[in-house]
Amino acid sequence: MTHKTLPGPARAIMVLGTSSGAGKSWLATALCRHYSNQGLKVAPFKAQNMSNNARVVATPDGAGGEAGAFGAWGEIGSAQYFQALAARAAPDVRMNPLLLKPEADTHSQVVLLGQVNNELSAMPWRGRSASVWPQIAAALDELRAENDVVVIEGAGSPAEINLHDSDVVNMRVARHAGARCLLVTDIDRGGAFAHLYGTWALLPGDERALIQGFVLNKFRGDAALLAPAPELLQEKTGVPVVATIPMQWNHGLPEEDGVFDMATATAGGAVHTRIAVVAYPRISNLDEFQPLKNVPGVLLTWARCPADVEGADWIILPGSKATAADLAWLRAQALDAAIARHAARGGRVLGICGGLQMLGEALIDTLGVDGNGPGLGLLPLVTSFEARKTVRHTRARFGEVRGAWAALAGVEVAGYEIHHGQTAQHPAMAAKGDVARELIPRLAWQNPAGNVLGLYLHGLFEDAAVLRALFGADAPTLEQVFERMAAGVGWWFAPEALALD
Ligand SMILES: NC(=O)CC[C@H](N)C(=O)O
Repeated sequence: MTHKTLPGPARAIMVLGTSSGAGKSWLATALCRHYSNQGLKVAPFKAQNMSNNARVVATPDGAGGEAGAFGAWGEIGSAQYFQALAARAAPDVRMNPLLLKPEADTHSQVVLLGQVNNELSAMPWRGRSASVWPQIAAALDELRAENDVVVIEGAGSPAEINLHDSDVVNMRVARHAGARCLLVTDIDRGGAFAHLYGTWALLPGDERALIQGFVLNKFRGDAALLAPAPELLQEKTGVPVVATIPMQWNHGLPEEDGVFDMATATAGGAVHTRIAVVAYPRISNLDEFQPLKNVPGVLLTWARCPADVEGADWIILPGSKATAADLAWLRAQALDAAIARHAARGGRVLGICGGLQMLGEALIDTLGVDGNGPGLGLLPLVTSFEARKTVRHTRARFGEVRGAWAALAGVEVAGYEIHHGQTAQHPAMAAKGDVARELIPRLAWQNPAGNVLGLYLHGLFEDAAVLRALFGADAPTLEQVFERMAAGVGWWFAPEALALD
């Protein structure tokens, strides 16, 4: 690992956006690798995420601690996890101190410094932000003390003037760190210059002064046609356009919200495996499927109705932040019958975490954690929800796997777990001999026919051994993706825009 080389607290570079989806996460990730390639010690930071795409990382005290020791692990948003990998840093909970995981339209589970916090989950929005600022600032200060550069990502737009007073994620962070800010906009949508100018104009003077460059992202066409807009914008604001980044359809990095573009869902080659991933409203950890999108011959699609699973070779039920509610949604779409037909024909079904729980007989929730309900009945299992959340890295080996998933037999996998539910054989069914084959103790099961597989481990397809076993193929690694991004930074940015003083 790199050692700190610059004196004093880290230089702070912040990526702000004129809207969600402008490309902040992508650019922050690229900058993490760009500065790391200069031999600098780099850490990512985003004060607050709202996402059900979470990763399991070390807590500062538990950093380097024993895998599986309860309390040594915590959750952060996936984007900062990938940015840490790009920065060649060990991801830890301080990189995203506040994570809001939506469970319903008006309710989120609040995760502070990696751990679920029930008091904050029950608090109204405005009071909450005031109360968490000290922890956010402390996390940022620690990262600045330990690193040469902290690459900070903002959220949404910094010009939400209705939220300015309760801001803990955009300009308050920028002011606290004295960050050099880049404001990025999605030019493909149109209105980019108005977005840049309007965002800048709505900020108070001291905050405007922190904006040092505008970035035009997702540009298609002839760059010469942009003139004289960048010059006119600079006349009005004093801020130069420091980069124009072309549209990249298949950049290889999981999308922040995990929803991939179906138009680019195959890496090429004749399609041999069609995989439909059921996209329920509270789908979680779906960025774990990105590597499948990169396997030649695999076509990955989202399924929201029975027609979407027609002709699929595999149906995947992914993780869910609200298993019972998402299962009710799935039934309302008549997907339950479509999945049952597919399974009865011998088609492959894979349930991960919340998806595994749905495949069982029943969901039991005596504590009001998730919800009750009958399962899909494809595995004779029962899930009970506990107040305590299991959050850990896990390495395990598949036992004897039969049938359609037999290629996984004996394969060792590294993954991560994030769940309240605990799953076991249905006692009365087991007494009559109806048992699921347990492939990894308490973590993975299959039906006797072998085509229905459920497991608690996320991250299966990020494991090269699993891809090789299932497809005989390797997908491009994240390392290649990060290097391509850093090379892009070298081409598209005016070098002085990223120089550190
Ligand atoms: N990651 C998941 O899919 C979680 C499933 C379920 N909501 C639980 O907490 O047990």
